Amino acid sequence: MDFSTKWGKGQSVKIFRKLYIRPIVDSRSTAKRIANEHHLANVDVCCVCRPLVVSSYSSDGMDLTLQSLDVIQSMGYTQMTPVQASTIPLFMKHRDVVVEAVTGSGKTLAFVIPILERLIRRETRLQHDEIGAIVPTEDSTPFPPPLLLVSSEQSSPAEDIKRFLSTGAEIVVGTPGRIEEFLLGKGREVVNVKSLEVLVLDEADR
Ligand SMILES: Nc1ncnc2c1ncn2[C@@H]1O[C@H](COP(=O)(O)OP(=O)(O)OP(=O)(O)O)[C@@H](O)[C@H]1O
Repeated sequence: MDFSTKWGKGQSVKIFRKLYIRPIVDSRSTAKRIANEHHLANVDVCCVCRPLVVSSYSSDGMDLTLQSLDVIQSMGYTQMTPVQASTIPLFMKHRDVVVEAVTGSGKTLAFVIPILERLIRRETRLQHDEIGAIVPTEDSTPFPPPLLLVSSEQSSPAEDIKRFLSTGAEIVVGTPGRIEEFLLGKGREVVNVKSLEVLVLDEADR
């Protein structure tokens, strides 16, 4: 498999078996600009693109567990959107990705699915290369991860920390300032930043 996203000049690029994407890159591209401005080495940059072949979530190489596929199916989705097809394989390879795609293109699930997958694998103690060994039973339905919302409308930083200590949290969602305060401010004494596995900066161009 070739997950290369090095763009040619308007040529289609093979990124995933039958999936070819034709880049539409221009010099104003936000994703490219963010990566360049911050000298992000080893980061995959996915700009607006469209696949020539639409893939399903269960395509070869996606490596999603049956539990994840069940969740996606229960939402009624069968085919990945182009941005999901372009980025989920990269996230599954633990790559750092900067992505730009039009509004409503399905970016949220593009990063939520790999996070969900990570949590499910942790619950089932699966390693990346052990995917073939999974045999889900009724008992192995994923445990819903505790989610903590930190926002100035909902709570104070001290309350965030109190809730974190009482309930725990696998996923923390908040505005950048509040997240920074939670991780590096008052929360510093109780939250181990080194244990942070995934950081998503949504709407990073705003
Ligand atoms: N594979 C799919 N098939 C059909 N609909 C989908 C799929 N994935 C996501 N959607 C739906 O498409 C809509 C837009 O998705 P989403 O909000 O993630 O877009 P977005 O790219 O994050 O937009 P924005 O830039 O405005 O945040 C949502 O209603 C979502 O549920």
